[in-house]
Amino acid sequence: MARRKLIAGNWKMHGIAGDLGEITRISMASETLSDIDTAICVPATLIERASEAAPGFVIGGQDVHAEPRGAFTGSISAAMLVDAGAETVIVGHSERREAFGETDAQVAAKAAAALAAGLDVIVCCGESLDVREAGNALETVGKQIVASLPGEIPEGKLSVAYEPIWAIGTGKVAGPDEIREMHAHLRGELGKARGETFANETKILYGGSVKGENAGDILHLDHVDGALVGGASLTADQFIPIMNAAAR
Ligand SMILES: O=C[C@H](O)COP(=O)(O)O
Repeated sequence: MARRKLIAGNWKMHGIAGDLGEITRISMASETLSDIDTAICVPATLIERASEAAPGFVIGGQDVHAEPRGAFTGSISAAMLVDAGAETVIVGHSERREAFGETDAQVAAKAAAALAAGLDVIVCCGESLDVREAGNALETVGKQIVASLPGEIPEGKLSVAYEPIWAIGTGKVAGPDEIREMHAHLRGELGKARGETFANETKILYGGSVKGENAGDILHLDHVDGALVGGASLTADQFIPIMNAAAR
């Protein structure tokens, strides 16, 4: 089954209004690449202005609270993201799992809230170096992703991002065999948990030091349906070559 590739940028805690020109340029490039989907997940402060700067281009958030409203200082609800112009959101990034202690169940609840508000969702998973070196990566990440999925998932609204923690922002990229093996395993686990149709329609993105120079080698591996890009999504000059590699 042919799945459209998705190249999603994650600006993490980078970007102010003066950087929106990068999104305008990325958006213009995306209009010439009709066979792939593209999105940039910006800090919450930029969602509205990024949406206005790049009409028709998908802007996303980087986290969402599971509750619709309440006394949760500093948090943002799914409806707030939609109100600001977001169409997608990342949940369960390893930086949030590690720094904020987010559990699989909390990630699943966040994903459920986002889907209920009509957002697309990118659910992240990935193993630490210790887990990889102990030979437990497949089992650990397989269990993690299944436990991080919400109950109801409308067709085509959810993607998975496999991001080995040891490859994030380090310049180290998982090898082609490691990526292929993990993505195939995750698709198998999704199939066992949610059925073949769901597994076949769900995009599985790779994340971890993806750049223009290595994107072509990663993006056309079996079961790789796109990328979640951190550092190289911050400028159009670095991000557009990754988009081009996906479209080839
Ligand atoms: O969300 C993106 C990932 O954490 C990858 O980040 P990176 O491309 O800077 O390694």
